[in-house]
Amino acid sequence: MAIIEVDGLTKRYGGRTALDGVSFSVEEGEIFGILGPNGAGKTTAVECLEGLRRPDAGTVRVLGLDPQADARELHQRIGVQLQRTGLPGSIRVREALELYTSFYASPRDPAELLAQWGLEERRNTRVRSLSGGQAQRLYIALALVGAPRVAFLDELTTGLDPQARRATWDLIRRIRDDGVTVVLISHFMDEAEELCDRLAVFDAGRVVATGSPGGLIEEATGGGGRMRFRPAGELDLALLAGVPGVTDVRRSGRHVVVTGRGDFATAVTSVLARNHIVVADLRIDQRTLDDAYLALTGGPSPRD
Ligand SMILES: Nc1ncnc2c1ncn2[C@@H]1O[C@H](COP(=O)(O)OP(=O)(O)OP(=O)(O)O)[C@@H](O)[C@H]1O
Repeated sequence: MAIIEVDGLTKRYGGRTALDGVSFSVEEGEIFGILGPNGAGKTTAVECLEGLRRPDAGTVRVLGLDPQADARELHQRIGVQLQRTGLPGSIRVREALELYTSFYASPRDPAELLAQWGLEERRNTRVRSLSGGQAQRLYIALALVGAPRVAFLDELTTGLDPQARRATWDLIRRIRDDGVTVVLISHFMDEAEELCDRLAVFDAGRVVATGSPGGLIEEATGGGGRMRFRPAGELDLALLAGVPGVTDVRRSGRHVVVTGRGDFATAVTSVLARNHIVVADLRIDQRTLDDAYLALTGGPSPRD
């Protein structure tokens, strides 16, 4: 069931068109990514969903509600992640959570959120003294205080080290597993590929593609990739040329390089195994969301 429906959404700032007839839908229970280069309209679109901006044209429904006409009801049912600068640095973790509970008719218990998000030991710490990862967990916890059915999370892992990023990904999956639909704005292709069930790629105020990461990779690049290995004994290249999905086979010194589409690598591996050909130095470079993004927007991914 679609929990968010956007149809023909258009938004102008003066003479500048920020969104030009954007349509997409988000299914209940998924992690939905909104991707695109700077200025593509991602924030504007999410602000229209949150009821913070009034569309010039088109319709938006979140949980069946009109974010403009039903703003009060909607705000009780969605969670919006605060930007880093949104809290005074002197407020303590527990106080911030308690303050947020006052915004909702049926809030969650702050003590339970502290425990769930590993912030119990930091309950009396001032926000300004939290580490990047702890602050991130607090911002997520604050977005969940109202027990929302949809959570909007923006640029979650910017500035976090690789370990904290991975920990944050696990937390986002936990939110989804608890039954909350997650809308995630991200600049990171690896993050979107890893986390999102589906995503929409924005470019210059339009949606240029929607689908699962795997589906978009397949659609935009043909999928597949390249595998390179060194056969231990004799290998007749004709054996691999006929494997489904393989588009090219060639030698490169002592190595063999196979290019293909879709799941060609699995097919090649099983042909090699069936013919008892042992390989060394095996390397497989699959196409990634980065490649799809490049093909869709005509530019490198934003953080390259
Ligand atoms: N308040 C505003 N007034 C005028 N123009 C705006 C305003 N907010 C955004 N814009 C313009 O609208 C376009 C879309 O901006 P938006 O912030 O939605 O893009 P974005 O994809 O979120 O970008 P970023 O990744 O940089 O956050 C941009 O050209 C931007 O300059």
